[in-house]
Amino acid sequence: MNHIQSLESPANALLHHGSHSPKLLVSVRDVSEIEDAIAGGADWIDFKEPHDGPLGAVSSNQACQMVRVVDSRLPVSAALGELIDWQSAPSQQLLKIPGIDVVKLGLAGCASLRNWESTWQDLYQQAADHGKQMAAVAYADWSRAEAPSPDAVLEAAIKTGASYLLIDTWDKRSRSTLDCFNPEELAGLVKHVRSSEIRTVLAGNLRLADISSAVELETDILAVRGAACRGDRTDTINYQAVRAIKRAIVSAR
Ligand SMILES: O=C[C@H](O)COP(=O)(O)O
Repeated sequence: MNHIQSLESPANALLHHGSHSPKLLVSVRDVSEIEDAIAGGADWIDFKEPHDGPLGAVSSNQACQMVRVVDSRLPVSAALGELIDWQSAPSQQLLKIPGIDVVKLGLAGCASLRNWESTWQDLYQQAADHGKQMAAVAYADWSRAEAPSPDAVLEAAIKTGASYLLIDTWDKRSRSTLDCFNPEELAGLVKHVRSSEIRTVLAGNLRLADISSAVELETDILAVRGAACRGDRTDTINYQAVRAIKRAIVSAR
């Protein structure tokens, strides 16, 4: 276990209860969506602007308000965008906001960059300096995203000591993560992550009908945005949609 994982944090406390049922993370874009997500059964709140790509960041003003509304009831993570944009990204401000426990940054466009690993490690250090845990992001459609392969991201996550590995889709228009892998391949990846003492977060266009297959993979967290909305992922979070997903998780145990 790395030093960041060993810290007592709301995120760690949530996952230390010995249950095999994955926790439900719901991505919200502003304060107006938080109560619906929590009332529907979210175990974890994620800050993300769905209009700005798969890992679009909310503004720091929004994030401060959102942290106040969550008010330590649940662990909080925040999307910070993509590593290739990091040097000039306004989302750097989110690292300074107390109440955000975990941050995640995508690696789209990094496959051909020689130094992505060292830049990513610098970011990891910055996050750790601000008391945040880091989620490495493996894109299920990595070739389309021109991102490093999930195996390469996992290797970097192990070396760096990342606390979580999020498996997500870069292209939100079509395939789910479950469509991007063959089932054995995905199960093998999840097993490898788990054996590396990194927590797994499974996301990527997961629909209600995907939940029972997703639960079988025994990840720590299932993460959704689109399936928790009234319409598509840019629409608003809907309490009933969140509740249906939560029920599907519980009944799939
Ligand atoms: O962190 C996970 C994402 O918010 C999942 O978004 P999605 O369900 O729209 O693919």
